[in-house]
Amino acid sequence: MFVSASKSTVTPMMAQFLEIKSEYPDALLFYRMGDFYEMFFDDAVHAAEALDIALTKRGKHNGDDIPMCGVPHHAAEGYFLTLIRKGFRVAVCEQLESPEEAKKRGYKSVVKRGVVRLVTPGTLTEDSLLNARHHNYLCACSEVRGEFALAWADVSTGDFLVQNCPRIALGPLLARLAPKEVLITESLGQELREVISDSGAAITELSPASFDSAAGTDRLQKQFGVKSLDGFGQFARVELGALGAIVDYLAITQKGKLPMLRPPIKESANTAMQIDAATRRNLEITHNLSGGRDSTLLRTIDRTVTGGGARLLERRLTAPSTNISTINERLDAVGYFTQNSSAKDQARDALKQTPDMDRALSRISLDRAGPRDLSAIQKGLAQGAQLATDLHADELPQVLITASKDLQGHDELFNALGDALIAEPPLLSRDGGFVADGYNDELDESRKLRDDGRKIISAFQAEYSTLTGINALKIKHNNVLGYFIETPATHAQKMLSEEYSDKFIHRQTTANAVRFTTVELSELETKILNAGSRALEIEKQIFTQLCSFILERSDAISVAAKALAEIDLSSALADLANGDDWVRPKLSNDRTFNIIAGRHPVVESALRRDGNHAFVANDCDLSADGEDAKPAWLLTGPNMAGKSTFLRQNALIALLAQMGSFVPAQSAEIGVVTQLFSRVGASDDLARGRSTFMVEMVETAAILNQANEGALVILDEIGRGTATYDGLSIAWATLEHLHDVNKCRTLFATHYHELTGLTSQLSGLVNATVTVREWEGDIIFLHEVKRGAADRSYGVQVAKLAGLPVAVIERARSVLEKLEDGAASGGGKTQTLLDELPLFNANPTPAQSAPKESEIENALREVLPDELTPKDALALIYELRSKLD
Ligand SMILES: Nc1ncnc2c1ncn2[C@@H]1O[C@H](COP(=O)(O)OP(=O)(O)OP(=O)(O)O)[C@@H](O)[C@H]1O
Repeated sequence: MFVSASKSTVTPMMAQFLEIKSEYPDALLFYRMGDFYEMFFDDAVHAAEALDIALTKRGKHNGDDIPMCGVPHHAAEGYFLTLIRKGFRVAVCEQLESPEEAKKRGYKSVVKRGVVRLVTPGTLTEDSLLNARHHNYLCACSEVRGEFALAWADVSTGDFLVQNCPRIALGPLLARLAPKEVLITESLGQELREVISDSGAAITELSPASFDSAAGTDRLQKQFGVKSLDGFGQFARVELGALGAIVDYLAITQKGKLPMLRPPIKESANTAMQIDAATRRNLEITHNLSGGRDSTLLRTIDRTVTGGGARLLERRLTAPSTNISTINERLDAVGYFTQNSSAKDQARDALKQTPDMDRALSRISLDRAGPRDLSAIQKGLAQGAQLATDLHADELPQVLITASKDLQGHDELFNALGDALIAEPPLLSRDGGFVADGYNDELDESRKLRDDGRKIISAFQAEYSTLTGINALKIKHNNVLGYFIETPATHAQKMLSEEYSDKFIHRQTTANAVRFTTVELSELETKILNAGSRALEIEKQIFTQLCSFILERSDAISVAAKALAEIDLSSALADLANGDDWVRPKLSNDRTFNIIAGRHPVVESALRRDGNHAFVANDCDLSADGEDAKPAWLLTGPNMAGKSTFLRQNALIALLAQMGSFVPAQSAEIGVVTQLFSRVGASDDLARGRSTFMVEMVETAAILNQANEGALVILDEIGRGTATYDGLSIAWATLEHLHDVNKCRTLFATHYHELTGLTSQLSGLVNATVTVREWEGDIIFLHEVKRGAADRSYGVQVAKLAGLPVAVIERARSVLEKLEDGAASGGGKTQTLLDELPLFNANPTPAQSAPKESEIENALREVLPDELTPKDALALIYELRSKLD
């Protein structure tokens, strides 16, 4: 219930609050009052609940209590974070003058206030509000006559990109970026709400004017201080609209203080492997199925030691390249470090000490920096220069040559910062104390005066005493005169004589003393009094100068930060490859896919961590070119045998290879995969009101409609969400379509054993199975993938392992036997089965549940040990042994 400011009962302060609030109806207004931010009315009610703080009252409005709550301003950042996470936006309203200044304007004047910043999920820059290892993207989506573009920026690092993409590719792109906030017009918002919400982003609607391409061009030209954008590339109208909306929104939220953005980069849609949202979810690349980050591919392979390196890894892993030379250049860098372990360890040790220059730079550009940000730039550049000198090998790969070049030539900047700053500066510039001694004479003098004021006064006293020969001369201080020289009245005549009157200026005579001042004493006094604030002022000036000095060189600093990230990532991937025995993949432009002894990185590391059995490596050859090629594998095998693991490991190996990493295999030859699809017999999507089966079919449709010859498709138990025959038919038809029409490399796991017969009709299809061994009614998983079809599902045995009651297991066995008999004799009608199977018996007879004796046990039972000769015994052992084979 927000009320207008025009009511007569409104106090001047409340009138001011309501006026400002009316401009920010969608945000919680943090209204600064002294050391607190106060919230009123509905804002207070919502904030108190979200922050779990006390809700109180302050005065009345139109006869009603005004709800109020508040947070101390120094702790505000933590509260911002909680509110942002809970989906709020915050308008930060500061006092723009001091209460004294307000009073000068009139007794009743209210301190001037204004909103200095809107805190939104996509525009955060504070370290405490951001995760150093992940990007924080703000996106804008625009549309011009059916053409779409998505622009994205990370305000905390300055990255700024745009991609022109068809409507259908928006979802996958959003899934890749996982933005925190998406800007959109109201009308487009209606159409895209679902796909945006799927990415987990908050939606912010802006007016169409924000997306106007001509206005966007203007804004971009202003932002980058250029007369034409041609130098950055050729942008379509729809792209300019999206880029312009981001700049406009930043101006709105940062109140005109534009953050540093790098010139926009146009990304083409086909430079990265296309991976849609469902595939990302299913392969658990950056998030697991429950939305967390544990047990994901990213978490498992991340050995980077800097924030920049971790963000680069995330960028590469979410958008693996399709360009062989790019991939090979990256692999060369990883390869260099795998072969030069000491260079790798040295680089990683150095990188551990390197601060996050990207984020420091962004705060400097927004005037939100502290001395530590300046120091971060200094240390980052100095460390970088050292790292570049250490990487001096003659045969450095191109990526590292470029990185090392980008890290050199910053001496002027880091020396200047090094001279100016103390080694461990404080967080805030407010209290000073970060500029090094000896950097600025006036600052040194001010500090000396401030700190040594008393010493200097006593030196003056000694000097005057010697000069006048009056031992009793003292320098004292009171509030009326400030510092003054006092001699006993007995010396009045001498002090007032012509000899001294030029120097000692008479101020006061009392009953016992005469008081004087000198020009130098009053100057010193002013200096002492002002020294503290002067020292602060000089430090602030120096801070501002250093910030401008840095910003003038921001391009070079960003390039250096990227170089550090590149070295971090290459050496981290090399560390992983050396430690976990990964190999360099061979990439080609054909449709090869030949993995020898591949492993699933996440499952393998979990097995190792838990001290379980070793991971069983498996081959996979889906190579699609050539006459005998078998690009499609139909995988059957018992539950729990490792089908899903095998399917996913091959997708992950392709993904890792194309992001420029070594892979968990003995060897891997991969023809570039342009699209990756992975689906598992679906789970419910209740939030969207779709049934299990519906989700499964929507996702399968997406694959069949989109997959081309460059795709790698992984389908796990498609069709399981409906009645057996419907499911089987759909799986059947899907497999045929993939084989005949999509013609892509395919791994298809199923429990429908009927499908194994398809190999006689589909020349590119081969049967494969994950082996198990049956041992006395139990099942042993071997996890080996071999050519051939599984004979059965062993579902009942797996159910036994899961601890289903013995009675249920036995009953299931007898139903299964009848079903199988029925199927074999072409019958299997339910009614016949019902007739043949007596009703479920909760207490099966012991005979039913007792395990059958094996042939060996039977033979042993017949043996009478006392009557055996040694020769017979030996013969018996041979006989029993032969029964095992
Ligand atoms: N190659 C392997 N080496 C060692 N252990 C493995 C291997 N593959 C799978 N496993 C183990 O077996 C478990 C089950 O594997 P997975 O889920 O892939 O089986 P599945 O055949 O897909 O089962 P279901 O048909 O029931 O979905 C895994 O969690 C893992 O612990």
